[in-house]
Amino acid sequence: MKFTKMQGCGNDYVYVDCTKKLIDHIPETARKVSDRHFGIGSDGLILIRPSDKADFMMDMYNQDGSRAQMCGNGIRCVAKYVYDNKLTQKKQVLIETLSGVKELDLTVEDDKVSLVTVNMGPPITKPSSIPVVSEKENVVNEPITVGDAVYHITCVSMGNPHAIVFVEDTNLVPIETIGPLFENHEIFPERVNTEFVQVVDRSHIHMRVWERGSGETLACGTGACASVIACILNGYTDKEVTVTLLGGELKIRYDEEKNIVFMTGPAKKVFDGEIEL
Ligand SMILES: N[C@H](CCC[C@H](N)C(=O)O)C(=O)O
Repeated sequence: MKFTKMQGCGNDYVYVDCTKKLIDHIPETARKVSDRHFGIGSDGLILIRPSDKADFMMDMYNQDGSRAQMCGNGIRCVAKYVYDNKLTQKKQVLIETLSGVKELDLTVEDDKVSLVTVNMGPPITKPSSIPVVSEKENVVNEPITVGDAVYHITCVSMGNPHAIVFVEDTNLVPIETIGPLFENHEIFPERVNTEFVQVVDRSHIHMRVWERGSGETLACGTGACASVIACILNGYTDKEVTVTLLGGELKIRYDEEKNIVFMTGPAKKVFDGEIEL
């Protein structure tokens, strides 16, 4: 199978052009190629497929083979892939996902995409739509017992579920221990991506993430958007925020009037390859 390895802020995936032919055994293939010792090594697998609703469709699978509705770092790389490989000449590309069609604006330098702005759509805070089990109208700064401690979470969906926890210092989070406990907590019927956020000032946060189905990654685009919405809901930041992640930086802007989140960030190709499956 031919593939292209790409990354957005260090959140790396194996990309396969399925515009002409779909691969089979997809979840098993995602697990195989993602393995950092026996496979290619990645946070998951992203298939670029045809769409009758948009220019292309992004079909995204986590490292454990689970399918996700949306991937912010991934969709920027999909846009770079289709433009750089001349599958489109458009600099405004529509990409279908399991959480709707997203509109992307491409910045091109020397005929290659370097930066992408994504209209990520509206943030969702209704518990049943996230989903999270709660009697409340929305989950903002609510207590939850995880392991032997009580944390306060704010839940936001960007098409996929996120729980945001505010911390003093992201470097001190025992993420390998508590990440899986949040991910598999009973109040999240579809599991959850958990972001740990340190507010630097009203326009800058640090974020680490334990991703559903992939563990700690160096960045999470949907998580960065969800984190900024959580900051706004808790009154910690303004509406334009730089998110510093382990793997790089994302610019997030919440347009309150349109109720839309915009994410701007890099997309990079690492290498092309071929693997015997
Ligand atoms: N693990 C996520 C999908 C990948 C999201 C992330 N890599 C991003 O950039 O948004 C989920 O299961 O919802």
